[in-house]
Amino acid sequence: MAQAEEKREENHVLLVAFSSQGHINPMLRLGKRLAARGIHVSLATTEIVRHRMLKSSSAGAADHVTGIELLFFSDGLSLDYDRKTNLDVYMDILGKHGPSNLSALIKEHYTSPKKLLCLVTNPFVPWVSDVAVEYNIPCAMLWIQPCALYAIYYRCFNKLSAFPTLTDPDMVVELPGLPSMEKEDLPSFVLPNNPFGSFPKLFSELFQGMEKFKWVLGNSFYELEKHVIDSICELYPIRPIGPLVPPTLLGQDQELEDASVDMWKSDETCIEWLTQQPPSSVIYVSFGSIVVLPAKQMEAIAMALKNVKRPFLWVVKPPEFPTPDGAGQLPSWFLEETKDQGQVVRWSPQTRVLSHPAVACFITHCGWNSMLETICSGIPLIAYPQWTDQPTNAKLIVDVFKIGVRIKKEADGNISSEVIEKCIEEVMVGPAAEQLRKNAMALKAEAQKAVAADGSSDENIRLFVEEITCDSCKKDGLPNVGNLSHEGQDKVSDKGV
Ligand SMILES: O=c1ccn([C@@H]2O[C@H](COP(=O)(O)OP(=O)(O)O)[C@@H](O)[C@H]2O)c(=O)[nH]1
Ligand SMILES: O=C(/C=C/c1ccccc1)O[C@@H]1O[C@H](CO)[C@@H](O)[C@H](O)[C@H]1O
Repeated sequence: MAQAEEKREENHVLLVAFSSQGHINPMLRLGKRLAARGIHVSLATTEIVRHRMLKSSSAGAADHVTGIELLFFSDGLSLDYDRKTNLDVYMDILGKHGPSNLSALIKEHYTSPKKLLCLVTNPFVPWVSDVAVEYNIPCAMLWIQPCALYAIYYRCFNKLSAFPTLTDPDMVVELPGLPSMEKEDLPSFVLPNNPFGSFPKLFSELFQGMEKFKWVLGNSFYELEKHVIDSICELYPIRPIGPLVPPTLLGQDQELEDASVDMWKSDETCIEWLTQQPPSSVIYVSFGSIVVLPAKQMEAIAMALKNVKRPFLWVVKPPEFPTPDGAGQLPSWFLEETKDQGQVVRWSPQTRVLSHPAVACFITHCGWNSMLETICSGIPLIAYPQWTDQPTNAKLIVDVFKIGVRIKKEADGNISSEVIEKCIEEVMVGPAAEQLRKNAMALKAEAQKAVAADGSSDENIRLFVEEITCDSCKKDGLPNVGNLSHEGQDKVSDKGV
């Protein structure tokens, strides 16, 4: 036991993630890249994750993911509490109980916590940096959305730029390194009508106290977001180290195992079905793990899929708790009327679906993990964003990455099936569609280059490992330098911001 503990503390990094699959998996993949450079890695998250992992698989334990040890602490709520519907209460209780429960976990598992090289946290659990201070351990943040979102929030919550207000809700926002943004392009948490008070509070504290983080790493790559990454480098730099997606999507060794957790059991039969479809023919539709679409919007999508008469694969994840009037459910006529045209599953093996040659395009809510997986698969997107970062991600897809189109809402906030049908034709037929596919393939190649040996992301990981393991850096404290793998940020390291 004493020997195991000694090993755990030697060259060890502890990752701490919020409980959602889209937050844990990029952290685990970062862990895998650190482990490949000789670092011992554990990941701590809340008990609800262990519960979901055990429910989704036949395995009797949830203690390791490809060499990364998993540790769990309580968020202060019972396992059957509906966290999604009571978001503000959840974030509040997590913020109150998380720090002491994580601190107790560290005490229990590490005899000398001070020896930990670093704690790495993500944005929804920013209080991890206070636990790091308690134990005198350096702290890094893995930013799990586009670097654009990091720059927007940094400027908004430090009041460096003007954003919409109740008196001027329609103002256009102009920020360095980004296109002009209207209110429908901005993250929902910065808008005056955002109903979730916990997030502006959390982000204000986070972005006004960034000095607690010695490093900010980003799940993105320099070549994808260079203008906005350069634009923030003199304020508080972010070092892109992604895309943190399965190795198979990055053209890496097919034998390399992915580091990820599955909170829902995926239906593998859709892969057999895809294999029977013509190349580049299938419309893949999914809105991720959290979004539940109102019945009217489900109806519009169903009608559009039926009318375009193309094969489709639609993920309809049953809501975990009861929803109002048919939200998240298929219209009653749909399965019968499209039975020879497509498949509906409750949860798909998404990364295998996106890289399948039969898939032509993806109608998506624009969660950042889904977007990165699509970029790495080289296919175009149809954006239907809902909340948080998704509207801005949609703006990036259309106006910056130029790999897709966006479903425009009607004045009453609904969508029409005709508009969806038009979007499908736009990404599948004609010269504009061909250009989108070309752009998507070019970004896929850039993503592979970034993570390959000596690529921009690989170099940033190397630098991070060098800095967390370097004794004199630990003692003297590190300057917060940006991405040193390209010229734009060299001046930052000279100044030692
Ligand atoms: O049927 C599905 C739908 C989604 N995902 C995975 O769930 C994650 C969703 O993360 P994202 O950030 O896109 O959205 P969120 O679900 O967090 O809103 C991605 O890694 C997807 O590959 C999946 O495996 N199967
Ligand atoms: O994964 C989430 C979690 C949101 C959540 C769930 C329950 C209670 C509070 C919050 O959000 C997704 O994260 C992705 C990465 O940050 C992001 O790109 C997606 O848009 C979010 O849906």
